[in-house]
Amino acid sequence: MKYKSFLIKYGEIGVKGKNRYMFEDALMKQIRTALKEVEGKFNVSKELGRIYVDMDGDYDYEEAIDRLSKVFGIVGICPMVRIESKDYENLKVKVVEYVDAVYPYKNFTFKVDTRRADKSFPGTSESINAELGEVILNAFPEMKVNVRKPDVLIKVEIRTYINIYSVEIPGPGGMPIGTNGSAMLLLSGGIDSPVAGYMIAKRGVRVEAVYFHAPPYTSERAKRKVIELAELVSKYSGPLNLHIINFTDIQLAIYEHCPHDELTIIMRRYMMKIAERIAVENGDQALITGESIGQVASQTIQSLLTTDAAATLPVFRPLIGFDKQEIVEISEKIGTYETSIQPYEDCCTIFVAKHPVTKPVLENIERSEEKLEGIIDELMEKAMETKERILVKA
Ligand SMILES: Nc1ncnc2c1ncn2[C@@H]1O[C@H](COP(=O)(O)OP(=O)(O)OP(=O)(O)O)[C@@H](O)[C@H]1O
Repeated sequence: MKYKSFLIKYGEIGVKGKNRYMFEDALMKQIRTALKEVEGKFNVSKELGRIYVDMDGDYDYEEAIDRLSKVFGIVGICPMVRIESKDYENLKVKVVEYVDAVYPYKNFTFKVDTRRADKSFPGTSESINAELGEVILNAFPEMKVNVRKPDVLIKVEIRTYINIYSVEIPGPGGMPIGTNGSAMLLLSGGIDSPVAGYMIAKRGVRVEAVYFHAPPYTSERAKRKVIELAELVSKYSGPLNLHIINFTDIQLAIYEHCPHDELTIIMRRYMMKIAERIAVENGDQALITGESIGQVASQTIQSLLTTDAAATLPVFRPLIGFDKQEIVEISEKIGTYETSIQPYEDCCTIFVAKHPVTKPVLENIERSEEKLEGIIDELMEKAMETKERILVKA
């Protein structure tokens, strides 16, 4: 059966009271953006406590569901039939037609669950449940009622119009993008940072990303991989700006002037500083990284504190308490894993010491960085000038 409408269910948390309309409007905007990429004509509208998507003519069902199931804020997508007439006899006919069209095999148990929001409609919810149940049983005697644990719950909502639905396809949950500010993701080609970006975007934060490459030490294909990862994240976050910075000269300077066991941490601190500059230019309120405690030498608590000290914006690390396996599971779920494990070089892994410091002390690191005085400001300026911005969308 080709549905002409979807009922969109959204989470209740944080949407009570005065903020509700803002949440709903932001969600409708994200739904419209997501459906722009789908073949067909869609109309998104709302009614108290409900958002609908109506299709005008033919459309790509699979693609529409796939796009909607990635819109943060949606908890369920219910393909539904809408009846404009409030005639009770007509409703009985339509309910039977609905069951017949949606369920070719009838050997299952069911229950009708009516919500009578329009109190002018005759009867009570219970009496309508009983009558519609009977009509369905008469039409399809092989079906059985089970009020406690039905295989299928047939929902009938009597509002401005009547909605009939029984299937709920899960959405990703979270909050609509744009309801919680914006942040800058430090996106590498690894497994973790795309997952970190996804998790913060899920809270309604608009993300943009920055990638540091080091040509000729890192290749065009490594860069292509990061663009691909940004595209995959944008399936959820919506279109995002990816900034690409040439970091080679800064890395070479650090390599030449600073102790080699501190290379990674000093490099990371300069990445933070540049990421923060771009973030501030664009009005972002935080940075995001894919770090988790103890994963590698540069992610011990001391290292994370030393990295933090390079930035004044707060650094969000949504994976901080996650095991690698847990991160891998999310990356598989959101579809970034296969791309992340492609074996291309990252600038951090090229200039790496055999025995990096695991417990850096901020004063020592700052003292080492003094060796860059006189050259680093200019190198940072030059790096900023290499900035390439790509608008990425899936
Ligand atoms: N080349 C880069 N460009 C932008 N951000 C980077 C880059 N390299 C590292 N980062 C940021 O620093 C974090 C820590 O990097 P590191 O290489 O130590 O960790 P990782 O656990 O391998 O992370 P990932 O899997 O995201 O690469 C990354 O999660 C990312 O946010």
